[in-house]
Amino acid sequence: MNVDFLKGSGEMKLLDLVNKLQFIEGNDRNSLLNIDITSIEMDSRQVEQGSLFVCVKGLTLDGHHFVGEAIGNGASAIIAEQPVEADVPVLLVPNSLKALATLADTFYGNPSHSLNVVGVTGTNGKTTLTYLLDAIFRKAEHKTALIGTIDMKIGDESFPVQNTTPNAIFLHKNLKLMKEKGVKTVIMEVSSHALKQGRVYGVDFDHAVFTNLSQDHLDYHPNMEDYAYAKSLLFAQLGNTYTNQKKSAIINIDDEYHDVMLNATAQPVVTYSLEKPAVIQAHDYELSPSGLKFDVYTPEGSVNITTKLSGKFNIYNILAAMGVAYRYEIPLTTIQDAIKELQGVPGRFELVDANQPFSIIVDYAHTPDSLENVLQTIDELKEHRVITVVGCGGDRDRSKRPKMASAAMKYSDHVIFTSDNPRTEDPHVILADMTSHLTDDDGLFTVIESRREAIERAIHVANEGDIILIAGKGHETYQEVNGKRHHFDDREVAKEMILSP
Ligand SMILES: CC(=O)N[C@H]1[C@@H](OP(=O)(O)OP(=O)(O)OC[C@H]2O[C@@H](n3ccc(=O)[nH]c3=O)[C@H](O)[C@@H]2O)O[C@H](CO)[C@@H](O)[C@@H]1O[C@H](C)C(=O)N[C@@H](C)C(=O)N[C@H](CCC(=O)O)C(=O)O
Ligand SMILES: Nc1ncnc2c1ncn2[C@@H]1O[C@H](COP(=O)(O)OP(=O)(O)OP(=O)(O)O)[C@@H](O)[C@H]1O
Ligand SMILES: N[C@H](CCC[C@H](N)C(=O)O)C(=O)O
Ligand SMILES: [Mg+2]
Repeated sequence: MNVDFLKGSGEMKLLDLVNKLQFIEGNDRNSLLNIDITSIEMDSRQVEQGSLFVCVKGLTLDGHHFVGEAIGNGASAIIAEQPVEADVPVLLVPNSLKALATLADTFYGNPSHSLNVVGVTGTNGKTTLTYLLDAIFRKAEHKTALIGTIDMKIGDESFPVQNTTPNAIFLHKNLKLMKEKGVKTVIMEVSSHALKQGRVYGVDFDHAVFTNLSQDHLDYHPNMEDYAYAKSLLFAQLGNTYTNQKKSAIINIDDEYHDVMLNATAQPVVTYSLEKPAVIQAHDYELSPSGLKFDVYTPEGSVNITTKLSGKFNIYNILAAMGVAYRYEIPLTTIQDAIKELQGVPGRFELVDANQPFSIIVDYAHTPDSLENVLQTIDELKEHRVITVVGCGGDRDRSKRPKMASAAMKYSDHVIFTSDNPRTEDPHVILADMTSHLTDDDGLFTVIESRREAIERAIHVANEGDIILIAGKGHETYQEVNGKRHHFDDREVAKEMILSP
């Protein structure tokens, strides 16, 4: 992986850098005057001569234990939450994750203040919505950048990402790069993990979008309330800004958690809905194998939308995109054309075509709600049988496993349960969590641990006209087993199995 683009930029005096921080105690400020800082790091392994090392207490490790290594690698100063032994200045702060974000923002020159930044949060639909917004903004001739699950894009260049929402150092460094490259609008997915870990603290969002909330990540969040609260931090953050641009929260009022987001913000709200009166409201939708058609009423007039995206849930993603575009005063015809021309989103309802007599759909549904949604869509379109291949990721919310299995069983004629990314878990345990509540009365299912063999079996049993759904991994090009990522791409495997069975 080429990581040159991650390297630091410029230098700053420590005192100028830490001026915005609230210290508990530490060195006298004057003693910091002449220390040059060349980069900010939260990982001792990335520290170089002149770095400022910020100790972060993580979920598995504690950065405070790596101070020695950081100094060995050249750290000039340390930011910590508790006293550490060091022969360089140590500054104690109440919350080092927040301090890290403030420092990164300052070090990189507050890039978000002079960019349009749109943050998208919610359980499902974030990546899809960022692609829709990218298409609309490009049509309106904004140079865009995307940060999300699939990759980071700056204009047409793509960069690899480790997380859906990156840590604060990566984020502010790249916002600066985006600014230098002439980007006008940045569209980013904001995960609940990121919000809870302060990864986006200090980002000056112009607009924040809420898609929906349903069960996921209950390994990380103790309950749905905590999960919703984490999402609401994006809306609370909308007010803490430095610029006078008009801000807004774009909120799906059909979702039962919409109030949590509404109540968190002091900014104007643009509501969208398919069921209730709203600022952006859809009517009269038609689903067909080639996509969707519906009307949308907006304060600028009504418009007919045609899209290749399938499924009722994509109406919501489009309404959300229209809510943002409305705030940027993008003409309705531009929005309409951009949505019509968007070919699809990688790994989301993506068709695999190798001239086979049945359909294969690869989709990233990895929550009970998204799986149910995608299967309902297939159910509305199907004439023949539906065969679903699905697994659940390891080291993730255990309680969603039986629910995903039940959703698969409810809408499929045959389900093949298999592995997703087992990570550090035993795949057989994950499969047992998924299937132990099922009986033969629930329908036809098979358990095949190897994902390749499961896809092979689905193709083997499919008849002309059937639909195979391969769910859970979408665009992913790897399978993670015991901390190692092996190349694996559902789309490639399915094609291979058809072309050379
Ligand atoms: C569970 C989780 O969110 N973990 C994130 C967290 O890491 P962590 O708290 O586990 O870190 P740690 O390993 O305990 O280390 C603590 C500190 O010690 C430092 N350290 C560690 C080792 C060393 O030798 N030296 C050193 O300095 C580390 O750099 C870190 O600062 O902070 C890291 C930096 O921001 C993240 O990269 C990491 O994401 C991991 C890879 C992850 O898998 N996260 C997933 C769950 C996640 O965040 N997903 C969401 C999307 C979910 C969705 O799509 O719905 C996302 O935004 O990606
Ligand atoms: N608005 C929606 N409501 C419910 N399900 C959706 C919606 N949009 C997409 N989906 C389903 O969820 C899956 C994931 O969609 P997408 O990647 O856009 O969501 P995401 O929020 O980015 O997910 P992640 O949290 O993993 O980044 C899709 O493949 C589709 O099955
Ligand atoms: N961003 C999500 C993606 C899950 C995708 C699925 N393939 C899995 O591995 O569970 C997560 O890290 O929980
Ligand atoms: Mg995503």
